[in-house]
Amino acid sequence: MTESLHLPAARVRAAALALPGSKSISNRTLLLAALSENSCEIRSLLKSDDTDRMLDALHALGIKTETAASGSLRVHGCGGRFPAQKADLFLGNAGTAFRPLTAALALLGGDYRLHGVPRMHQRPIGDLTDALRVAGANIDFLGENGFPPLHIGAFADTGADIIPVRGNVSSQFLTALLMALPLTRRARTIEVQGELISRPYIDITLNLLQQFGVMVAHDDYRRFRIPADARYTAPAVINVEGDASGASYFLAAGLLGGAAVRVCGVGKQSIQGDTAFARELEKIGANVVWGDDFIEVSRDAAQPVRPFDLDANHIPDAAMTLAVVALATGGTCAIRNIASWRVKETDRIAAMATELRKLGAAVEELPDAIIITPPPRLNAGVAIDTYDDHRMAMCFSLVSLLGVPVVINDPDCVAKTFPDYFERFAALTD
Ligand SMILES: O=C(O)C1=C[C@@H](OP(=O)(O)O)[C@@H](O)[C@H](O)C1
Ligand SMILES: C=C(OP(=O)(O)O)C(=O)O
Repeated sequence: MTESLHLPAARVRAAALALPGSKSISNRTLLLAALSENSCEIRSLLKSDDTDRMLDALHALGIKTETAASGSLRVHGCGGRFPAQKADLFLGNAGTAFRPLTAALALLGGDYRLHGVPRMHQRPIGDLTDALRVAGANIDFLGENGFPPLHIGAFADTGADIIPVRGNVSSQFLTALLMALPLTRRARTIEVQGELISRPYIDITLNLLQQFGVMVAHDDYRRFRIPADARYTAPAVINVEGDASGASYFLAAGLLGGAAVRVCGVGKQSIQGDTAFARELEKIGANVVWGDDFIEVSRDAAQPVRPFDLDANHIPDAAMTLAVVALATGGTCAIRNIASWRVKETDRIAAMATELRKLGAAVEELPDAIIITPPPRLNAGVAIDTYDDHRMAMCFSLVSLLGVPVVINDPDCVAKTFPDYFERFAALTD
């Protein structure tokens, strides 16, 4: 275990890098492939803690997989019925494993215990379990009401046609219902109550459902119609796009570091909302080139990085990168409509404010926003705490491109979604 990583002040050398697979697409694909009637070859799957938790869970549920010499993974689907009726599943801090597996297992029924790391037990899930109970799920909280760990028992279909779900805490609850309700084989309507946050993640879900043969129509993201007798049929081969959230650190390096950076594996055809991060960089001074399978960012030396005031609800993960980019703008920057930051790997608004202040920034913390004014000169050699949050570690690495060295404590936390992040970052700089 590395306790801390010292990053010297550095500049970027022009570079192209191949991104690891998208976490969001990898974990959705793994679950849908496991639930399919047939088998499927998954290429460019992310290998990280979050995907390992999903894979371990699927194996414990009786799903068989094989790794091919090419590195791709073949998943043998179970036709919508997991072989194991009883299992104890440790899901780490992977929201994209915990929420969809809770929904799928609750609607299939069995005897399952789902738990995670202590932080996962502080991340809410009550809006999802409320919705699942309307359909007939039997779920008991084993700790605090509305939070993991939980126990899932037999499913007793209530026949409810309408399943209401709140969408203002996490879009993953709606994603989980969209992936799991087809397993009950009935036509149903999911009705989103109130605001729906992080909406582009729903587009990823709908896209993958379609690739696995289930078409879900919706009325402007309010009502989603699950067809009767839906069955998942996997494509023979599915290719996972590069991770657009992981790309944000390198694209920001292209803006800040003095040379063009190209990320390969995502481009203008991407289904990931976090590619919109590149458009935000463009608004504040970046030159962006969009290819079918790459995005490249650079900045003219004479072009300053402009301050911004952004509603970042559509890019909650990549917006953390903008909080560090704010230090290069010389003006006050606001990132708004990000209340969900408070219930992720850590309270990201509080953590971000604390660490930016260590660097000398003036930071105002609001319940759902962060306002950042950079200092005239950044404090050098500051040790950044990362709160077991991969994104805290990755975005603060960018401070080393702003003319000062920085120390990243517990850099290994990047294993959640990007295990070799710091090797890749080092390869990019002089
Ligand atoms: O569905 C997904 O793959 C995700 C949805 C987002 O969560 P919220 O919907 O909780 O904002 C995002 O932050 C997370 O990293 C991945
Ligand atoms: C919020 C995140 O993860 P999770 O999928 O666990 O919600 C994230 O990766 O930034």
